[in-house]
Amino acid sequence: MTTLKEVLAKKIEEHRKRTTKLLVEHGDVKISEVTIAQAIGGMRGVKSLVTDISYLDPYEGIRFRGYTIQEVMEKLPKPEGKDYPYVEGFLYLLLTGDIPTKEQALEVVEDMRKRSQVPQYVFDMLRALPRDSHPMAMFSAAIVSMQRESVFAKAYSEGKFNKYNSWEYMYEDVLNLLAKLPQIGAFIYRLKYKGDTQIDPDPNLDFGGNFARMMGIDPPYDEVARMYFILHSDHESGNVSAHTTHLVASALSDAYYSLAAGINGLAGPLHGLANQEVLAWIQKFMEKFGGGVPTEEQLKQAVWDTLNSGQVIPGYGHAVLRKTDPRYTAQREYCLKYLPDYPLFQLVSKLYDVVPDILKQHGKAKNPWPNVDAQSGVIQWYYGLTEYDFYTVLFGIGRALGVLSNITWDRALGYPIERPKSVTTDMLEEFAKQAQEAKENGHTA
Ligand SMILES: CC(=O)SCCNC(=O)CCNC(=O)[C@H](O)C(C)(C)COP(=O)(O)OP(=O)(O)OC[C@H]1O[C@@H](n2cnc3c(N)ncnc32)[C@H](O)[C@@H]1OP(=O)(O)O
Ligand SMILES: O=C([O-])CC(=O)C(=O)O
Repeated sequence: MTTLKEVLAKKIEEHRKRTTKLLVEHGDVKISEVTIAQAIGGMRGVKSLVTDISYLDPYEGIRFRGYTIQEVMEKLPKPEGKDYPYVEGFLYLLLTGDIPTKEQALEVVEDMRKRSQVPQYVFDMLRALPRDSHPMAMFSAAIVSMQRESVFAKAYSEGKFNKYNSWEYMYEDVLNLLAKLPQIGAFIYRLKYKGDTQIDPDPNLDFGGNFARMMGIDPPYDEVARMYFILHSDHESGNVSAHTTHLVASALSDAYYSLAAGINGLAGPLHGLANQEVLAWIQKFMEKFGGGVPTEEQLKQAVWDTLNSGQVIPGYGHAVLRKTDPRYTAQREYCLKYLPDYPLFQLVSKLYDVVPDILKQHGKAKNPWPNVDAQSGVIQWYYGLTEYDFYTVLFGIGRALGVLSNITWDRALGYPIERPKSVTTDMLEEFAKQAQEAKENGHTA
C-alpha cells in the first residue's frame, strides 16, 4: 500500500504542471477587478487567492475537494460501529483529493499516533500561565511554543531547502503538529475547568475518540468530536484564519508560527469566537427574562435590543454565504436526531424562526441566515461542555486540518510571498475624480 505522503508526492508532481502552464501561458488573463468599495471594505469578493482544498459557493455552501458535507460523511471510512468518519481519513482527502480506503485511513491514524507525544515543556508553560487566560491565548501559545520542533525551519537554516523539496519538510511539521492538537486542547480544558486532573490518551483510539476520552466526556461525544472537527476544517482560503495562516507561511515561516497566527485570527468575535458569543448572548437574555424559555415576542425583543444597541447578532450573517450555512444544517440534523427536545436546541431553533426576518427588516446584513456558529454550542452544552470560552479551541483543532493542508500545498506549488499593494486615500480620491470626469465626458475610466 502507498502511504499518504507517497500519494501526495505523486499528486503534487502532476499538479505542478497545471500551475506552471497557467502562469506561463495564461498569466495575463483577468479573473477579477477591484473597486474602491472593495479596497476599503475588506476585499470582499476580490478573487485573488488559489486553493483546491475547498470551495465556498454562496448558495450551496462548502465543498471539500468537490464533495458536499453529506458526501464526505457518507463516503469516508469510519471506525467500527460509528456514524462519523475518521478525522485522519478526512485529512487524507483534504491533502490528496482522494477518498481513502479504510486501510489508507488507518495508516494515517497509526502515523499520527506515533507523532502525538506532546513535549512536557508545553504542559509546564501552560501551567505557568495565569489560569484566567483565555483558552485561545493558551492554545496559540502552546502551538508557538513548539516552534523549536520545526523540521522546516531546521532544514531552511541548514541550507537544505529548495522550492521542490520544501513541501516535504512542511508536511512533516503539519502531521507532527496536528497529531498533538487533541491532547493540547483537552489539556487546556481540564487545566482550566477540571482542576488540572488530566486523562492520558489511549493509543488504540483515533483523533476524535482520543479527544473525547481526554476531555473526559463519554460516547457519543467521540462522534460529536469527529463531526465537529470535519465540519469546521476549511472554508476556502479567504476567511481570516485560513488567509492569515497562508499569509504568514508565505514568508516561509514554518507551520507552528503560521498556525498560531491563524488561531489568533480565529479568536476574534466576528470569526470563530462567534460560537462562544452565541451562547453568551443566549444566556444573557435568558437571565433577563427570568431563566425560563422565552416566548417568541421576548426573543424578537432581545434581537431588536441587540441590534438597536449597535451590536451584531452572533451566529448570523456571512461574508460569502447567502443562504443557511450547510454546516449549521448538518449540526441541526444531529440535534433533531439526538436531542430534539432539548430546551436549548428548541431555543436556537426559535431564533432561526425569528432572526432572519428581523435582519431583513433591519436592512444591513447582506446575509440574514445563520452560519455554523449559531448551532455548534448547543451540542457541546448538551454533552456537558458548558464552559463556552473553550468552544473556539474546538474550532481551532478542526480549522488546523484545513489551513495546514493549504500551506502544505502552498509550498508544493511554490507560491511566493504574499504582498498586495496599498494606496492612499488621496489616490482613491484621484481615481474617483478621474472616473467622474470620464463619465461626464462620455468615456469609461
Ligand atoms: C466561522 C465564521 O467566521 S462565520 C461568521 C461568524 N461571525 C458572526 O456570526 C458574527 C455576526 N456576523 C457578522 O458580524 C457579519 O455577518 C460577518 C462578520 C460574519 C460578515 O461581515 P460582512 O461581510 O461585512 O457582512 P455584511 O456585508 O452583510 O455587513 C453589512 C452590514 O451588516 C451588518 N451585519 C452583518 N451581519 C450582521 C449580524 N449578524 N447582525 C447585525 N448586523 C450585521 C454589518 O455589521 C454591516 O454593518 P455596517 O454597515 O454598519 O458596518
Ligand atoms: O468563510 C468565512 O469567512 C468565515 C467562515 O465561515 C469560516 O471561516 O468557517
